[in-house]
Amino acid sequence: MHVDIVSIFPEYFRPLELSLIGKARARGVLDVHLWDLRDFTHDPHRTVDDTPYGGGPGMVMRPEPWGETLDAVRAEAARLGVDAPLLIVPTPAGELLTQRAAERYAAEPWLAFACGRYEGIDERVLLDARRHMRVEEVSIGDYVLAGGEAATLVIVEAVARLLPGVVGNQASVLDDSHAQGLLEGPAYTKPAVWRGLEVPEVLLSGNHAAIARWRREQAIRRTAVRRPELLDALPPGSLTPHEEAL
Ligand SMILES: CN1CCC[C@H](Cn2ccc3ccc(-c4n[nH]c(N)c4C#N)cc32)C1
Repeated sequence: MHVDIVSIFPEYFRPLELSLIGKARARGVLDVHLWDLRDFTHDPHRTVDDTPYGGGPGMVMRPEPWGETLDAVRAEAARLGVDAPLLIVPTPAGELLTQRAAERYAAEPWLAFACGRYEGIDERVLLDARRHMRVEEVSIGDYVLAGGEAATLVIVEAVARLLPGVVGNQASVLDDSHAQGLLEGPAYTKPAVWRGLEVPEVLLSGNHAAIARWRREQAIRRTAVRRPELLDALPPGSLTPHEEAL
């Protein structure tokens, strides 16, 4: 997978050189290209923002640098044989990111991210981009960040870990929270007793069927308490009558 990230803070993405994503890049599973929006300005101050039409607080990102940068991104994709990269635009006004969306993005050969700052990007940038690319406005949660970079890091990580060979144990990806529509339950490791706290006995029993049953029940109970709406969203018949009663 090829990922293009446009930002005025390319150094924000140094974390993508670390850990599992850094290893995936080193192995060629993932290719990340950072684009500095200021490289596509033409004034001495490399200006990327201006005052909002209609007044109001803050500044809005100018359309011209964005248009030129996204043209360059698209040209690079075309040169490498990708006719329509998916442009993901993090915004608090976007559709909420879900594991299903991350799985859909993981199937794309090419993703581009537009990281806004200030009060956001001139709307015409997205309108123009939709003429040439698929564009999705995505939010990572109902809180306000200072820009799109942190959200892009979150989305890239959620997607990259789904790529084959990125996470050592692919089975753990399948059992993730949300992968099965449930929150994951508690996890334990040695020692069996720590500060007087014991590991649940079933986990030490070696009875794999009982362990699997216990883990699923823990996941259902935790989901029912913390995110009951996820249980309501499960496909009919997902829970046995016993599990429904938990
Ligand atoms: C006061 N203003 C309100 C509009 C947004 C301004 C900051 N900003 C500029 C670009 C930008 C991109 C994403 C996000 C963001 N915030 N929360 C999320 N879940 C996001 C996501 N994805 C925030 C952003 C601050």
